[in-house]
Amino acid sequence: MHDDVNIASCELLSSPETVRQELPVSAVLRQQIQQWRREVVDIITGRDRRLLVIVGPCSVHNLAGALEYARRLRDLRARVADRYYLVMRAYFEKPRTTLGWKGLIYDPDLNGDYNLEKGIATARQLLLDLAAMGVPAASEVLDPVMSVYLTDLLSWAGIGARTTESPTHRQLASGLPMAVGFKNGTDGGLKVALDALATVSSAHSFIGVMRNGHTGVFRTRGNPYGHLVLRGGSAGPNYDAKGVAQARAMLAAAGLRQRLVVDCSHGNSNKDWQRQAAVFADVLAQVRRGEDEGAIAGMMLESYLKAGQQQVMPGQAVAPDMSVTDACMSWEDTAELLR
Ligand SMILES: O=C[C@H](O)[C@H](O)COP(=O)(O)O
Ligand SMILES: C=C(OP(=O)(O)O)C(=O)O
Repeated sequence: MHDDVNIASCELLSSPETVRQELPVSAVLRQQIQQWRREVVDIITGRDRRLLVIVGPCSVHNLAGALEYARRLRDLRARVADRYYLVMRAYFEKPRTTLGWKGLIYDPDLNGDYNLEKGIATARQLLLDLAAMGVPAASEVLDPVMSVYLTDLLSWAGIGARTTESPTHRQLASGLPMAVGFKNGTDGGLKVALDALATVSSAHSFIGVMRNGHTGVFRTRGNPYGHLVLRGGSAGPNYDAKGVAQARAMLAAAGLRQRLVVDCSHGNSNKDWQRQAAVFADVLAQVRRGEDEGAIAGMMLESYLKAGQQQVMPGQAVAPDMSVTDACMSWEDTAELLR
């Protein structure tokens, strides 16, 4: 059997530099994003005691829908700025448990064509639009190559439950210029995330793709702003006071940052969007009672224009305003919760 027996085809993709030149970030927006990153870091380190709220759709699948959501979020952001620091989830790569739509970058037309060239440009344009609107963006960094195309536009980055244990992602995060949240494992285990946090602050040397598309040896300085994201898991939720206290104790014993973010969705809501508000309220109550002893830096919500989730069926139209991956809470419920 020849080496490429399982490769059906391979085509050239524009380099990150080419895409960045075609969709450039202005000096003004670059400074704005750097400022947002500093503000997020201030919350993660506890200098700013407002709560970071990473809120938005499970995945972006429709540009008009995402922009409409961003417009509403921008207005809400200003209204709640004394208590909350809102950052929009702009997730373009979905780490599926098995199979399923992999996100806008992979399949922007949701039809199985996998037009990645279009997907990358669409995602980058949306991130530029969000920045221009005054909305900081958060995303999961999934494919290390993809990160070179987009991470200059992110204010917070997440490493997901399925990749927190991956050495590739840990070393990648060690070179990222923003605070990076590591989710606990899908089984609810914290150990993988604690190991990740012990790793990400160190310098690493590894192979990656440079902006010009060539491979290169990257030597990082280490990222001092790694933090834990509690997302529950198959063993049950971990957002409650007991879960937070256990996480804090483990972080303290390992000499790691105790400030953490609680994801109100995923394993913490058993993927039931209707439970997210109650999870958020519980976490907020912990903060207000001071039970967390200052450990809770923020929350994550999966929220979109309309509540629920729709299936992507070949040949069938997809609504622009409802999630195509995890079920989300509606805009109205989100706004009410945060107000
Ligand atoms: O947030 C997104 C999903 O929970 C994640 O991609 C896994 O989804 P799946 O179990 O439906 O594949
Ligand atoms: C995939 C996600 O979460 P998790 O890694 O916790 O499953 C997500 O936040 O989109």
